[in-house]
Amino acid sequence: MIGGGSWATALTKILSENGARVGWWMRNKDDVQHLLRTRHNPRYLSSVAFDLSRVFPSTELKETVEEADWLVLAVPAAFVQSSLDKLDRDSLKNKRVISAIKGMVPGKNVLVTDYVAERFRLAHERIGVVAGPCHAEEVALEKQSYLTIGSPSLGLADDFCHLLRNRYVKAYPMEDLDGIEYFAVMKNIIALTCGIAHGLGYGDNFQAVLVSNAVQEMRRFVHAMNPQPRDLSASAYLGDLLVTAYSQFSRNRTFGNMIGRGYSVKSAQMEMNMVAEGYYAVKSIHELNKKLGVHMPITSAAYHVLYEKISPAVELEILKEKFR
Ligand SMILES: NC(=O)C1=CN([C@@H]2O[C@H](COP(=O)(O)OP(=O)(O)OC[C@H]3O[C@@H](n4cnc5c(N)ncnc54)[C@H](OP(=O)(O)O)[C@@H]3O)[C@@H](O)[C@H]2O)C=CC1
Ligand SMILES: O=C(CO)COP(=O)(O)O
Repeated sequence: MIGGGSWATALTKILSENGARVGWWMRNKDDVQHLLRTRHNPRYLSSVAFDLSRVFPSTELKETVEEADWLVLAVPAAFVQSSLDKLDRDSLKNKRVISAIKGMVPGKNVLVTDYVAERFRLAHERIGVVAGPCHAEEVALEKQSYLTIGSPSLGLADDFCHLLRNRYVKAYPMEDLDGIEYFAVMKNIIALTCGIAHGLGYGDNFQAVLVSNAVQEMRRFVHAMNPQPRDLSASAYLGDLLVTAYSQFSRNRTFGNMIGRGYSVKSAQMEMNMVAEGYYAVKSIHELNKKLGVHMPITSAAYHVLYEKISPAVELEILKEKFR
């Protein structure tokens, strides 16, 4: 497991309690020491107690990776390059890689799975993604959750589903990789915009229309990037959009809400202590769309607010005229 935040903590809980031995890399020495001393990750899902006969926290990336059959990436997308930069190009040979990241590599504007495939010369058949509506906080509370593993290799997806399934987690394989990943990137932008609207005082009536229009925007973009038939009402797509747009636990919605209430980007980021992927995703998708020219009013509005300092109230006034 690569990453020490909420999602890495939740996935380590699921996998280790199912009997897997999990080498767990995180960047912070103090957090590793705390885990080894107390069995708890001090700053994320700190109520979860780990069985240290199956969970092996470490700051040594190479050793952790060397010993693993599977590599699960769970750092925010902005840190995926720096987190993996000590690894040689061949170090993931013979491993299977799962990205639990819902973001794109900033600057490069590529999907995390494409970045990993290129950087480590891995076939996409050795790579999968974790998708579906699932907040780490609810995993800690053992609330019933559903995950989808997307991969061009249904065998790989199915094998990882087996590692995840337990009393409160159901997991299903799916063949779509790019579509799931693009959709997960975009739903963060939509949830962030829902937060902005809420922060400005818009109500549930407006949010329902925003989300409905968002589905159309996402369908247009995902189809332009990767045209193939897919049922966007599946929980890996629509479910993830809904949970992120409506949940009290959503980082993206919380961040947007602060922006709507008048916080600057910097102050909202400082107050959150967690990462809202949507902030970075807006820039990546906006830049990618310069070539595609897909009609994306919600993403454009979010870009104007977050990167061009246009007032959220003004942008939402313009946006609301575009909805039906
Ligand atoms: N949380 C959730 O419920 C879910 C999250 N995801 C996805 O999982 C991924 C990880 O997010 P999540 O676990 O929520 O993250 P969190 O917001 O919980 O934690 C942030 C993480 O980022 C690390 N970090 C912050 N700054 C840096 C830096 N400069 N360099 C390296 N690492 C840094 C933090 O490390 P440190 O503590 O040392 O600062 C911490 O591990 C995201 O792509 C997210 O979309 C997907 C599904 C559910
Ligand atoms: O992807 C998620 C839930 O499925 C997490 O979303 P947030 O990062 O907005 O909390």
